[in-house]
Amino acid sequence: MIIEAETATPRIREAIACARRVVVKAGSSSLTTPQGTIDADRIDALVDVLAAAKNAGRQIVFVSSGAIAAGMGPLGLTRRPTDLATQQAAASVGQGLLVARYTSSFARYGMRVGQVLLTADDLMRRAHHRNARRALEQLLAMGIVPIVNENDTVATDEIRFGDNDRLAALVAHLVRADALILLSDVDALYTGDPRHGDARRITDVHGPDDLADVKLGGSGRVGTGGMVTKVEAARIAGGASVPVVLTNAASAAAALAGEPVGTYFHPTRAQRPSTRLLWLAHATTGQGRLILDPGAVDAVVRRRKSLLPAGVTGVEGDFSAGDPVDVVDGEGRVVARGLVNYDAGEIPALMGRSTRWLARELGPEYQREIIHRDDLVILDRRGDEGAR
Ligand SMILES: Nc1ncnc2c1ncn2[C@@H]1O[C@H](COP(=O)(O)OP(=O)(O)O)[C@@H](O)[C@H]1O
Ligand SMILES: N[C@@H](CCC(=O)OP(=O)(O)O)C(=O)O
Repeated sequence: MIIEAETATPRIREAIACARRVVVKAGSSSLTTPQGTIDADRIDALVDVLAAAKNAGRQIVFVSSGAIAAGMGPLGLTRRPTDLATQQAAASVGQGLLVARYTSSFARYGMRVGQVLLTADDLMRRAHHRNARRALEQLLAMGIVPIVNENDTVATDEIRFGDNDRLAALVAHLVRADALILLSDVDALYTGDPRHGDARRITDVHGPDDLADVKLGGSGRVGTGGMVTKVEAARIAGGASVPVVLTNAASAAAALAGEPVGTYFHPTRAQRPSTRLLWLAHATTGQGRLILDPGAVDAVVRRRKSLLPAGVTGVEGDFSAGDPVDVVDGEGRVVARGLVNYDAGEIPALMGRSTRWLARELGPEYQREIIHRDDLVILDRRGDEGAR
């Protein structure tokens, strides 16, 4: 980690300056007023920057939060709703207003926008994310600026991103972006929440260990997730070899030019991981848990074997075949996540049995593994996808 020093010589960030395809994400606080209306001036200022980047030959995917915040004023709400139904209603009203505003703001430059609303499910299921990628690629090929948000009006509490930071990181991976710019109301990551006392700007982050002593606080009045979800997003993107800059909207042009503003999260991996495993690790939540004996943990985690019924000692949750489930050790630590081949109700009868015994007693269809190795992602202590 590098903390701002007055003597340091600032250098242009080549990877950002040369990035051709860039995902830019702006938080609610950068786009709306505290009264719960759209901040037209700030939107125009940001669109000025994005349009200039596009005119310079770059492709921009814009992930815009603010639907819920922009719906507050029109619905007479004085604070961000906390219940799902009112959030859905506010998002429904606010999203339409936001996109109308982007449409007219980009029209000043003769540019068109296309609304793309994604659910976590769209990013979780393989066929769906291929579909989302195709739509985004086609919009970019046609010179249209995709305006992406979570589809809050149909999102449920169980399966929802809630913040757009992780969504933006997954979209960056989805479209194979060269860079991700996260714009917030704070100009950088600091050693602690700058609203509370003395904190210093962090200019560079090289990996999760750099952040061990950083205090990540909660969000502002209209945002969600605070710094925690931004750092998480940077970790996901970095693990997918996408460099990230975190700064405020006023510094968007400088950030896109590669100037040393905000905080630069260096990619932690040179190559992109398989899309399937990245999604399994970061875009899914386990719908249940399988508890393993120590031999099975070793086979799955160290020897990268499929999970067989013989090593399973317990099952929790109500899931169906094909769902993502967490794989935990005897102490309850999540060591992997995978797509399970059986319904939860079938597993107790299989636990502890050899596949040969199961095939003989129950039929050949019971010879299959509980989770095939190709459908398993190993998670390390920090919840990172392990190297495979
Ligand atoms: N270590 C930190 N460094 C910078 N900002 C922090 C830190 N911890 C907490 N914050 C707070 O996080 C807020 C940004 O999060 P959030 O309100 O969710 O933004 P957005 O709406 O842009 O997504 C900032 O206003 C800042 O006060
Ligand atoms: N999808 C939601 C995003 C929620 C939110 O507040 O996100 P953010 O401001 O990025 O922390 C919306 O448009 O209101």
